[in-house]
Amino acid sequence: MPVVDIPGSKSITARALFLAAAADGVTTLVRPLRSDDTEGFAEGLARLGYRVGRTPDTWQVDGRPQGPAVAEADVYCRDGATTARFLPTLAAAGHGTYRFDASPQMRRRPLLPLTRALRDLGVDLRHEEQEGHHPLTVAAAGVEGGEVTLDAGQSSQYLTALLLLGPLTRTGLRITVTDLVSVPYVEITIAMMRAFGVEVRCEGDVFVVPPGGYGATTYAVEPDASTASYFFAAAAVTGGEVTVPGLGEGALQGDLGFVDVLRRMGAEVSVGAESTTVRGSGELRGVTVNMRDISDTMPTLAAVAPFASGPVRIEDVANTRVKECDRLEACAENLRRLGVEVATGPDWIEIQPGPAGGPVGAEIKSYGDHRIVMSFAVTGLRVPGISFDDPGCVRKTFPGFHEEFGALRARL
Ligand SMILES: O=C(O)C1=C[C@@H](OP(=O)(O)O)[C@@H](O)[C@H](O)C1
Ligand SMILES: C=C(OP(=O)(O)O)C(=O)O
Repeated sequence: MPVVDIPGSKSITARALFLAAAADGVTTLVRPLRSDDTEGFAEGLARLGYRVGRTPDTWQVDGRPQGPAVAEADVYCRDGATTARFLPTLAAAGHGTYRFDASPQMRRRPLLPLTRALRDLGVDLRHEEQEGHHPLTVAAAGVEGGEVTLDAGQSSQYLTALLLLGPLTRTGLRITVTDLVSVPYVEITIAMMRAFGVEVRCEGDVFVVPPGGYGATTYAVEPDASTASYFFAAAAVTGGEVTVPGLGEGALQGDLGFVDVLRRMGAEVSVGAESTTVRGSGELRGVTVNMRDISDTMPTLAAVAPFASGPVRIEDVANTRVKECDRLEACAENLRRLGVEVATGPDWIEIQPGPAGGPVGAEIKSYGDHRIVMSFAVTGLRVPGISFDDPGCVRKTFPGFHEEFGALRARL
């Protein structure tokens, strides 16, 4: 029975780094994710003058409630949207001039609703080239706080950034949200703020964050539930069994809910106190599923859909078009390369069962998107001849993916 150790959660590591940097005292992160996104986040903090000490299994951050230690900095956020959206928000609470740039892929991704909200709170934030995109400069002079309205219908990360900022303002924040996707990520933020001593109050669409700052702590990072989806899916399509320790009933991450989709399709799933196990039953049924809450696992489901006995329709995932690539079209194009019939709409994708004789091997176009590669690696468990134009882009969240997945394949 393969037991797979999944690396730490990207989302939890990014939040823990922000909270640790903002807290009063020294925070220790236990088993943080070591990948391009989180190393980019840590490097960004170092550029802003925070001390980040790293050993393979623990990272230590000296918190600075007063903000960055340097008056000027140039920060490169790589491909990471958490870095590119959370760090300018952290910097806004300090005093100095901070410039943030990002990779071409991340430069294309939006952040205008967050920019607008920060400006409404009095932050002097300028985009250098295109309004609502990197590069940008924050001329920071602390944030007073107050009321602000936010549209987080494109990304919950805008709301997370403002929630994290709240305790660093002088009077706290009252955030009214007009639309919101990826709600479980906001729940992760609120739970982690609590671990650093701050209680957010939710009154319907209004989030109330008190001032007063964060306290340092020791924080253990859960395994990444989105990454685990490839390993659970592997069990479902091969009829094998995979257990992931560290992700059980109390897990913070909504993406663990992907196993419920596999269960609906026919896999046997057991979520225990400390671990989750998926066993393929030899049967996969078609399904219609709303993935608004767990859209990072949309490509995982799309990539296993051709093995289902009926159509798989995934709905309410418009914002997957503004991720590392347009994921709806990237999934559709790659499925068509395998001979699978697919249709897409503004916020949905529908995939027909594989062609008679099964999908055919082809080169997968990665679009520099780690999730496209990891998802179609699952398809490759049953379809010979699948290759990738850019296998290395998995470094964003899981540099060792191909080795680990290869090892699992041999054991299934
Ligand atoms: O807050 C976070 O850590 C994340 C939120 C989600 O983004 P959206 O809110 O943009 O859907 C998710 O897709 C991303 O991988 C990580
Ligand atoms: C969308 C993703 O990443 P981010 O938005 O954090 O760059 C992802 O990891 O699938």
